Formats: sequence, structure tokens, C-alpha cells
Amino acid sequence: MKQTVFIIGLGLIGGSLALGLKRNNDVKVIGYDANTHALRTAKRIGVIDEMAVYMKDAAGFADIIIFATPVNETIRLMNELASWKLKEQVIVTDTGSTKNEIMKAAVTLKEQGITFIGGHPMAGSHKSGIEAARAHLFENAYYLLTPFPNESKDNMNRLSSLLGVTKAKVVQVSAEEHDHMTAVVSHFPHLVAASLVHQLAVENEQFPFTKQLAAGGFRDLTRIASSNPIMWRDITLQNRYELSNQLQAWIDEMIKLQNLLLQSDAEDIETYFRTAKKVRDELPINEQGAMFAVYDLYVDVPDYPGVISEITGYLAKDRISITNLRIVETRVDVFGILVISFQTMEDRAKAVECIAKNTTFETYIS
Ligand SMILES: NC(=O)C1=CN([C@@H]2O[C@H](COP(=O)(O)OP(=O)(O)OC[C@H]3O[C@@H](n4cnc5c(N)ncnc54)[C@H](O)[C@@H]3O)[C@@H](O)[C@H]2O)C=CC1
Ligand SMILES: O=C(O)C(=O)Cc1ccc(O)cc1
Repeated sequence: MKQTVFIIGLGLIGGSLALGLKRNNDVKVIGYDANTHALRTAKRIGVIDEMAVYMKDAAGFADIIIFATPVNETIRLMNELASWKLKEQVIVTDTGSTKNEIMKAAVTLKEQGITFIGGHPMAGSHKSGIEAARAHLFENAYYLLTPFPNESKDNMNRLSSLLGVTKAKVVQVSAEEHDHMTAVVSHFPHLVAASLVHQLAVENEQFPFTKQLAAGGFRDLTRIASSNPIMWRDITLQNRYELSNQLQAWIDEMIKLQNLLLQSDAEDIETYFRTAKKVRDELPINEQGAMFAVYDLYVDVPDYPGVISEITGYLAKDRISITNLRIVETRVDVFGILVISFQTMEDRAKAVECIAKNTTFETYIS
């Protein structure tokens, strides 16, 4: 049976969901975005089947409505939706990075007999907007659902099987568990990344050369500081109490670390790093357990002007998308190591072939 999905907010996540869901030929995607450029682009490049002019009208045709807007905007729109005329069996969901406040807003919908199941795909990037949308974004990622405790099995199955086509792993958690766990692994790291960049900016005023020295480690740790500030403003506001607890734990940890350093006990310091390494090395970073998998390819490149744009040009010509690009080591002799990151193993394999076809540069996977 053909299903109509209405996606509100056609940025990185809404656009990627539209592309992912359209893999199922029985799904028709109608899209809406407050930004008319994003809306028209989504239609022009085939991310959506139809454009909605008025949200309220399009919503009436939908079997599933998905909010993929910044979380404060989602709550505002959920309150508006309460007065729209919808299909009786419609399921309303969202993609927001927070769940407590969203589920509180959903109580009004529930009281009116509208089914709302909270959702959060645990995949994404620091990029935003329709141009960054990719059909495979959710493959192998967890997709968390936060239903009301008494939600019907039938509705859960309907939503899970719709989302299943994105190849995400759909898992059910409570909104409270969700906001606690995502504070630890996603929201709090964002505060750390932003604060490290602020610290660099302050240092850089006194020592303007510092910025030039920001190498791989600093860049790896702070990539997410380049994300959409509006989206993160809303997330951190909604999850402020969990974040305040995380910040306190971090401050305590930093004081512990400061003492460890000042005591200068080499063995204790080594143990601190050794334990962190063990935990980090054991994180599920393979295809089965990846939250944000990145597939790196190392390329030995000769040091001549334009070599990087030459390689990215070959990749672009073969329509292979990259998520990140950096030089990890620039040797004083003739070669440097270029690290190109891909979102899928297939893209990386295609890149190996593409580079071999066009150049004599060695590529390897660490
Ligand atoms: N960026 C990421 O990596 C992830 C984001 N999320 C969540 O997904 C949601 C969307 O995030 P992104 O797609 O990254 O943001 P985005 O900035 O790429 O896209 C958001 C879109 O919503 C549109 N929009 C804003 N207000 C609107 C309104 N009132 N009506 C209609 N459209 C409106 C914007 O014009 C924009 O096109 C957020 O709630 C975010 O917390 C979830 C997982 C990952
Ligand atoms: O860029 C990254 O690694 C991210 O952390 C992306 C991300 C952002 C927000 C989410 O709610 C989930 C994933």
C-alpha cells in the first residue's frame, strides 16, 4: 500500500530521510521548508516528490508526518499541528536531538488522539542544509524511538518498518534515558569542542601563530564546533540540566587531572592515559556498532601546488562524496599524507579505484 510521508524541515536530516525513505517505491514524500530556496532545491534535485505550499494542507494527506526542524521550532510547530485536520491513523514523529521537552509537548497531541512517537537518528555531521543530505546517512546508525509507555505495537511496527528501509537500527528507549545518554556522548562533547575553540581564540590574541599550529588532534576534537549554531542553541537549552550535571562531572575530572599533573607521578599519569586509551579503543567503531562511522583513506601525495584539488576533482568527477580532508604529516622531503574521510566503505573503495585510475599515488587504509 502506498504511504505518504510529509517531512517538515528539509535540511541535512529531513533531506537524508526523504532520500532514504524513497528507496521504498511505495513511499511518496511531500516536503516543506520555511526556507523557499531549500524547498525548491529539494524538489529540483529529486529529494522530495512534491512540494507543500501550506503545511496544514499537506499534513491532511499524510500517513506519517516527520518534523526535522531545530528542536525549539519543532515544539512550536507541534503546538500548531494540534489544530490541523489530520488522517485518523496518522503517526507524527520527529528527528530532534532531545526528547524530554518534545515528549512533554506531545502530551497535548496525545490528549487529542493523535499518535506521536519521538525519534532521533544517531547519525549526522557538522554540515547542515539540503545540499548535505545523503540517502545512506542512517545506514548502520542507531535510530532511537521514544514512544509513550502505552503506545500500540501496531503503531511501533508501522513506524519501525517505514524507517527500516534507511538501514538504521531502530531501538526503543525512554525520553529520560535518551536525554541522559545523548548528553554524555553527543551534547556535552559539543560544549567541550566549542570551549576548546574559544580557548584557542583567546590564546591566539597573544600568540597569533598558535592557530597555524592547530594540527590533526585539535581538528579531530573540534570538528563538531563547526555545526549549525541555531540547532545547538536549541539542543543545549532543552537539555540544560543534564548538561549542567555533565559539566560539573567534567570540572571535577579536570581538577583531578590537574592534581595528577602537579603531583608529577609518572606512573599515575601513564595509567590515566592507558585507561582512557583502552576504553576509547574498545568503542564500537565498526559497521555493526558505529554511531558516527568515518572511513579514512590515506594517500601519499607529492608536494606540488594544486595536488589536493586535483584529487578532489577526480573524486567529484566520479561522484564520490567525501566528509573530511586533512594533511596529517607534511614531510620536509617530497611527500605528504593526505587523509580523506568517507561516510561509507563503498565510497572509500570507489575512491581507491578512482585514485589508482587517475594517478600513481599510493593509497592505504590504516
Ligand atoms: N545535524 C545532525 O547531525 C543531526 C540533527 N538532528 C536533529 O534533526 C533536526 C534537523 O537538523 P538538521 O537537518 O541538521 O538541520 P538543518 O539546519 O540542516 O535543517 C533544518 C531545516 O529546517 C528548516 N526550518 C526551520 N524552521 C522551520 C519551520 N518553522 N518550518 C519549516 N522548516 C523550518 C530550515 O530552513 C532547515 O532547512 C534537529 O532537530 C536536530 O537536532 C538529529 C540527528 C543528527
Ligand atoms: O557530526 C557528528 O559527529 C555528530 O555528532 C552529528 C550529530 C549531531 C546531533 C545529533 O543529535 C546526532 C548526531
